[in-house]
Amino acid sequence: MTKEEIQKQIFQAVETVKQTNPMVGSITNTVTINFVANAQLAVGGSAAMVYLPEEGEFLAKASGAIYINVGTLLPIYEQTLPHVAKVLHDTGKPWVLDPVAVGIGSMRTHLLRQFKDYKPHVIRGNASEIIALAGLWKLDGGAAISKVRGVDSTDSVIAAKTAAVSLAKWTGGAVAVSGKTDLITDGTVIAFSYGGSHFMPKITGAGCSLGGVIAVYLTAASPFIAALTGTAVYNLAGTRTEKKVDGPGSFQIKFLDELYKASAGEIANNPFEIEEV
Ligand SMILES: Nc1ncnc2c1ncn2[C@@H]1O[C@H](COP(=O)(O)OP(=O)(O)O)[C@@H](O)[C@H]1O
Ligand SMILES: Cc1ncsc1CCOP(=O)(O)O
Ligand SMILES: [Mg+2]
Repeated sequence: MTKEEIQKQIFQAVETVKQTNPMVGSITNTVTINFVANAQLAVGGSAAMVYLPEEGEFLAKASGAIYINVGTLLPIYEQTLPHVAKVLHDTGKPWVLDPVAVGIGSMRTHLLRQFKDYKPHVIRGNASEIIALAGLWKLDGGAAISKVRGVDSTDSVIAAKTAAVSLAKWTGGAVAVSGKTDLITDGTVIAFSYGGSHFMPKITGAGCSLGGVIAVYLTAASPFIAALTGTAVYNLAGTRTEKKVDGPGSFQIKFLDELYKASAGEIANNPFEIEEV
């Protein structure tokens, strides 16, 4: 695919979402659940959050795509997450996995290990999470010992390149590694997406909401295009917001405004580079 073809598909994904208001269900952490829903609404999606197995199954069937984020686990998730992931896999419904804080606790490890066979269409995380998940799934580029610091990364995005490529090859989908420069791959090509703001790691939920927004675009595009489109709108909105605020509090609010205002043409033109794997 040429750069122009990719830009055309990004444009189309953004336009389709703005016109169709696709419903996307989420099972996500209690810290940032409200910000995830607001970001999904700002780009043109419709948000619905649940905790229970039966409700997750309902949303998996009724939504265009699903977002699963393991940030704050509750006992019920031991039933909900494998059940919903199986429904998604069996029905071929696209979904995004955010392996937040992989490495903390046996339940998180057990659940994330199970997801290997359910092959999420997009895996989104910071560099340390991507390296740790590849390690958990025993794929190239993974590390046996997680360097995730709570929910934060201690690795550079480029250090996660091999892990991202091997995860994408395993799932047949795409992987988005976030950081100062974001890396998105489908296992055959790698895109580097530029922009964002130094305030983004200073607010909670930038990564989680990016995952939720990628799920919105996944209703209208391939995993690679959806991951690149979500990342591009985040980088564009982040850059624009930084110019208008003087701290993380106002950044969080104004960032939603910039997500809302970004047009399909502006998102497709946000700077990115492509290289072959
Ligand atoms: N130093 C930075 N400069 C610019 N943008 C950043 C920076 N760090 C993270 N971002 C952006 O913040 C968003 C969330 O990424 P990140 O903070 O890595 O996720 P997480 O919250 O899961 O750790 C992404 O859109 C990413 O591009
Ligand atoms: C702080 C925190 N603790 C558990 S989940 C969570 C939110 C993490 O959000 P993000 O990865 O988007 O910064
Ligand atoms: Mg995160």
